[in-house]
Amino acid sequence: MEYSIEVEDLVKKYGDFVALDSISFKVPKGRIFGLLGPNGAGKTTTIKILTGLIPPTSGKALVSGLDVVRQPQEVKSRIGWISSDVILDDDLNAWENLEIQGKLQGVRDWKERAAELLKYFDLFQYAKRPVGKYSTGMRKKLEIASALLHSPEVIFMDEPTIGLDVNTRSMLWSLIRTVSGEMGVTVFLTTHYMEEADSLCSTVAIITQGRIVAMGTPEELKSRVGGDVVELEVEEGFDPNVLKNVPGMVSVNMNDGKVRVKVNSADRTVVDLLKSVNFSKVKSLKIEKPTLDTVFMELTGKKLDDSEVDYRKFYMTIRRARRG
Ligand SMILES: Nc1ncnc2c1ncn2[C@@H]1O[C@H](COP(=O)(O)OP(=O)(O)OP(=O)(O)O)[C@@H](O)[C@H]1O
Repeated sequence: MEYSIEVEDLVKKYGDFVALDSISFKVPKGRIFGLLGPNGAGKTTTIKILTGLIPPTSGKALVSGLDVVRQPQEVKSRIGWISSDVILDDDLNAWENLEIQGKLQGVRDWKERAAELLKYFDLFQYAKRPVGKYSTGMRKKLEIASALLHSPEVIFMDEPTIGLDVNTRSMLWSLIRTVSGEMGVTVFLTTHYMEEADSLCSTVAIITQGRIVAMGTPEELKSRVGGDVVELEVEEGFDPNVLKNVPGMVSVNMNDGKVRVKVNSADRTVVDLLKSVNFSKVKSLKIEKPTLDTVFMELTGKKLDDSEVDYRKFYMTIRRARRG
């Protein structure tokens, strides 16, 4: 398999503080890889090393087959980077912003490429409008177009949907899928959002305190925490013991008129389960599948929720969007 990113035993220390503690992973070409973790986990540090902005303390990192320490300029020419630090000039229009980007990146045919991307992202008709007058969704599209101008092999996105409303977020998700699926660009993104990692990424690495504690497809990660739960709301007099011999059963607990049955796979077990109970005593049935939230909880003992969103970054994004 061909890999766009190969990281081996990467360590980053800031003084005595270990921000990255020997992380390793590989990202196959054309896939979407997500680094999921709370504030301070080491996500931005990883992106900064992979984009050649800061050196690692030790370990190896190749991007597009190039060593990020020995060939940082070549790496920069092969990658695009979208983060809250990358700023579009609000006083300029889309075309002028792309011209600057094209010249900075030394893209000779920038005009053709810019026109192609503006059309692709439905911005062509707004190309002469100052970017300060764009909606948040339009800005996001232009940021992606700008990062793709020099046809990079890999695009890095540091928390790309932070602070976005639900519609803009889902628009951006479908753009990210397009960038990977139709354009064949490898996407490396960091996120706080479980649903984002779950819905977009072919591989997710869960990072906390500088360590990768789990990695796999979202499905693999979810299946690690053990099966589904079938919850039955039952009438008085229901005997939970009748469930104990159902194939695929892991455990049965009854509390407050609710029986929680943990099974390997609800899809396979639910019919057998229903056959073994007295229907007249069952009021309702609910199936719960594990989520990446469950995985994070099991691995770290903590909940990764929105309260951990970095509001510094969030407000920076909002200020930028409002400027002009
Ligand atoms: N230049 C620096 N000097 C000292 N410590 C740093 C520096 N940059 C980052 N750190 C620390 O390293 C750890 C990892 O930071 P990093 O920014 O990589 O985390 P993150 O997962 O991206 O979190 P966030 O979502 O808050 O950006 C944090 O504890 C942070 O305080």
